[in-house]
Amino acid sequence: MAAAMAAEAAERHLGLLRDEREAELAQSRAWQESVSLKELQRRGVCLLKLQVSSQRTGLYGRLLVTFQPRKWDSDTELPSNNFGPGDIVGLYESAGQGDPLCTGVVTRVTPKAVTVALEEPRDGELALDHERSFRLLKLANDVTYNRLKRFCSLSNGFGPAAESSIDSPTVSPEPLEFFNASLDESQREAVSFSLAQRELAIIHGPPGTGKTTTLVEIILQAVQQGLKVLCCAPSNVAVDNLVERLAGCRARLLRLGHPARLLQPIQQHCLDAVLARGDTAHIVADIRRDIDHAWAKTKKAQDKGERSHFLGEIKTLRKELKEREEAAMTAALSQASVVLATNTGASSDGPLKLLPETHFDLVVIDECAQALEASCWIPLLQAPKCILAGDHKQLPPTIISHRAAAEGLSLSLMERLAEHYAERAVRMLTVQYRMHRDIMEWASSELYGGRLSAHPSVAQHLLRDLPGVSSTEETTTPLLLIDTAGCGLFELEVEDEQSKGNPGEVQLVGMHVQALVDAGVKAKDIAVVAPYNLQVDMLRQHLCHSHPELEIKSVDGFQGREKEAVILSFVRSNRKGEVGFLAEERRINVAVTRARRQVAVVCDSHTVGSRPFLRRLLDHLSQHGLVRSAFEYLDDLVPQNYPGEGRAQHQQGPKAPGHKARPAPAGKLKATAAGAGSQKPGARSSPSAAGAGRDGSGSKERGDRFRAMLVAFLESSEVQLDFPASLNSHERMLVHVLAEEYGLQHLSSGEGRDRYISVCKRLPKQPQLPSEPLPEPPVPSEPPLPSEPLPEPPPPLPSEPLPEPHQGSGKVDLKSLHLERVQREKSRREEAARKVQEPGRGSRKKDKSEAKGKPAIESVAGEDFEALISAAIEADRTCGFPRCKASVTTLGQLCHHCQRLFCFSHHIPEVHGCGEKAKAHARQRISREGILYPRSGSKDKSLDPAKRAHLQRRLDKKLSELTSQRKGKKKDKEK
Ligand SMILES: Nc1ncnc2c1ncn2[C@@H]1O[C@H](COP(=O)(O)OP(=O)(O)OP(=O)(O)O)[C@@H](O)[C@H]1O
Ligand SMILES: [Zn+2]
Ligand SMILES: [Zn+2]
Repeated sequence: MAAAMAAEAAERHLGLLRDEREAELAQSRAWQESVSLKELQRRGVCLLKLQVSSQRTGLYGRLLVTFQPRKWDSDTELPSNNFGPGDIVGLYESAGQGDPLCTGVVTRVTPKAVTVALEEPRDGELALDHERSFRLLKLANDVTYNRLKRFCSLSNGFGPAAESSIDSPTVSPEPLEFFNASLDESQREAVSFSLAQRELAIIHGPPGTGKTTTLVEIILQAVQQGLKVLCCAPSNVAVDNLVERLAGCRARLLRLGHPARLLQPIQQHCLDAVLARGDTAHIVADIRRDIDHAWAKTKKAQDKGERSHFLGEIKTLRKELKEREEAAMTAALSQASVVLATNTGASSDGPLKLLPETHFDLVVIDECAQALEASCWIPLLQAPKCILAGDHKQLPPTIISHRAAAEGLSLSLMERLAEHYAERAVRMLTVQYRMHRDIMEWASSELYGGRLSAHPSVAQHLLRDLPGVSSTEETTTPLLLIDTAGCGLFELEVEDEQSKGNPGEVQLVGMHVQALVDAGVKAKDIAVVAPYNLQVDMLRQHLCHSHPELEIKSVDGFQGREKEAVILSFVRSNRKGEVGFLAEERRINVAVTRARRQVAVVCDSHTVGSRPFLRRLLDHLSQHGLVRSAFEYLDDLVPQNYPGEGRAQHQQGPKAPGHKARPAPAGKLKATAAGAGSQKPGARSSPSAAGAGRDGSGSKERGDRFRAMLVAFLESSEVQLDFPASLNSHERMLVHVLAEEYGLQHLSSGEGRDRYISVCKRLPKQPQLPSEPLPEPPVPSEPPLPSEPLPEPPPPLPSEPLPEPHQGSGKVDLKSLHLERVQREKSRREEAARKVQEPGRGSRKKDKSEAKGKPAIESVAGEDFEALISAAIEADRTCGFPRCKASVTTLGQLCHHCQRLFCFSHHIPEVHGCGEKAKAHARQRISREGILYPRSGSKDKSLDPAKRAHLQRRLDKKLSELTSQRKGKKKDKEK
């Protein structure tokens, strides 16, 4: 019965694996077909123009070939890439197409060279001479797939630790003597329990609770009991981590496979290193040398006969080599008390085939919650007892195929068993050694049943306690929320769920990083983490130069790590309240729990708070931490983007033409939180602010009070209202939000504790406006230009196509206001028309023919002209992105490539058409982390720079045509 079920499970898994495999293959095929080799190299999966720098014979008689960039003088480095030990690669001739010459496994990567163990180079056929040029391409990992597949079809008898014996430990738990005396109670319990269990124990280790510390103790105890332990984890990094932690102890270790880290303490335990120290090492080395000589001779061989003689010799030598090596390996394996490998590396078609089936007594799998279930079966089959460790409340294994994920391929063995057996097999570690209590509390109550506690050594630690860090508002709070709600810092509109970005949040993150660094926090102690790869790319682009040591990663890429300060950018900000990736609770858990002393969350509480789970996180942040509105940062942001202009430029264009011209430097109001009396900004004695509680209950009252103050101010003749510096952060945020609601300008001035908010009425900034407003011309339904006289064309515009972004906000007058309105009407119509006609450039021609019947040039030109003029004026104050109407007067971003101003949604070069230029600047942002962002290099569909330039030229031409035309008209009129 059980066996049948397991067989069924294996069958099902096999199907899912096939799906996953196909998705993976399709992905790499798609890359190869749609993407140029250069682009593949840029993405780190291809290395072009390599030459052989050396070759020798390695383990199993395999040919180890080292490649370096062609034309290397000893200093040429490889382009940044994602190649790592264990990767399967294809070797191609540079000129060649189609199938690879052969495949192989990467054994070593240095900045200057990559070494590959070539698989079965067809004897003699592969002439790897130094003159030829090659390329290497990462292939989907066939070996792993084939191993899993074979395993699945073999393992139909497998049931994880038969149920009956789960809760009947054989060994009565004797009091243990612990190697590590400082284990906490929950760790000791986990160790004793795991050793006592007969078949299965699960150690649930929430973030920072010393899961690895506990496993190390278990392994050492097991070794002391004389057990043979196989120790696995899904990734090379996780295996290396265990090797590193065990290396200091006395147990005999043996690391199989290709370690990801090339550190000495790890290398010395590798099979190769162990063999090199062994007795047969000399003999083996001799044989290898002989093989290499024979190879050299085959190359020089004169005729076929001589050649085949040497090839035969090589064959014999290889056979001998193999026998000697296997004998040495068997010895090394059986002498080791702990063998470590990745799950798939523990496959019985690898070195472990040399051991008898009953060799191991215990299998330990770390990071089990991140392993595919099927990959766990490989080591699990090798011993009668297993201990699984991990945290299924963090992210599960990455699955590319959605169907496979949906059908349970992403459900880990750990999660399944932990839920099934619960207390009968699971022990949870409950003391965490990482986070400040306030950071931990949220995760504990949301995901760990409120069972976590913070060890006293970390419970209260703050950034300001780090050496060299001064006490500021930023360094004394463990929790900070920078809320962009109401600030209009929306996410970029891209279809793709993988790549969402939010430029406004990029800026805010940058400012918070700067604040921390200014306070003395080292950049290397800060991580910036975002759930979306596009945002990660944008953050890197923005921050890498100024803070090279800052780590910027996706949430998924930061799992298992920690930093003193972590800044999270949640990205999502939209009217629909869509949160995408953020809905995965485990992702948010991982994100938040990376932080030791502070977690700062930059997000739009409006969008993000639409999910109860996220809402509760925001509530926790505001109840226990510091809350700021992004408005508090935004006024710092503007001057930086308006070279040569200061804060005086914050005004919007005139809204009401009837307004008095002068921004009278008249009365400044001082407000107190109580709304009465006048107080210096900077005074910290306002009783109401001091008394304001943290709870939300008072916030509505306060809101109402601020609202009343603002209304009174609006009705008064005052132009400025200062709020006292004594407002707390929440109150400051309220003021910002309310001021924005009332269309008032609001900015903070002063430093640190003396920072206060001033609110001003927005005034037309041009003192030279006509003092009598012109009667507003009615909005014509069919713009009558050019028959309707314009008193004067806006002087510099027509001759000068599009004004420089940051000159001339002074060119605005009433007429342009009118034109603007007309233009808005028109562009609405045009956009509607364009939507119908898109795609196709030919549509413009059609326009013209349709326009037939109207007084030819006049109407067309007129329409165009008005639109163009207005566009030119608008361009000054609205985003430079076609069709975007967002104002850039207060929140513009200057693109350094095209020198135009854009709104937050469009200032990214890739978005508005400067992608190529920006790319040239940003080669270095391709990560070396082995994570490939499948979409980071994708084409920007929205705008093609060439097309844009073309349109620009047309616009220029039209403008000058029309200018001369109008000049003519005007003269006619004047006659
Ligand atoms: N009993 C203990 N006493 C003091 N410090 C401890 C104890 N147990 C663990 N730590 C510390 O907590 C930190 C995390 O330990 P460890 O690496 O074992 O945790 P982990 O749970 O494996 O981490 P991760 O969350 O990355 O999986 C380490 O700095 C370790 O020194
Ligand atoms: Zn640009
Ligand atoms: Zn825009």
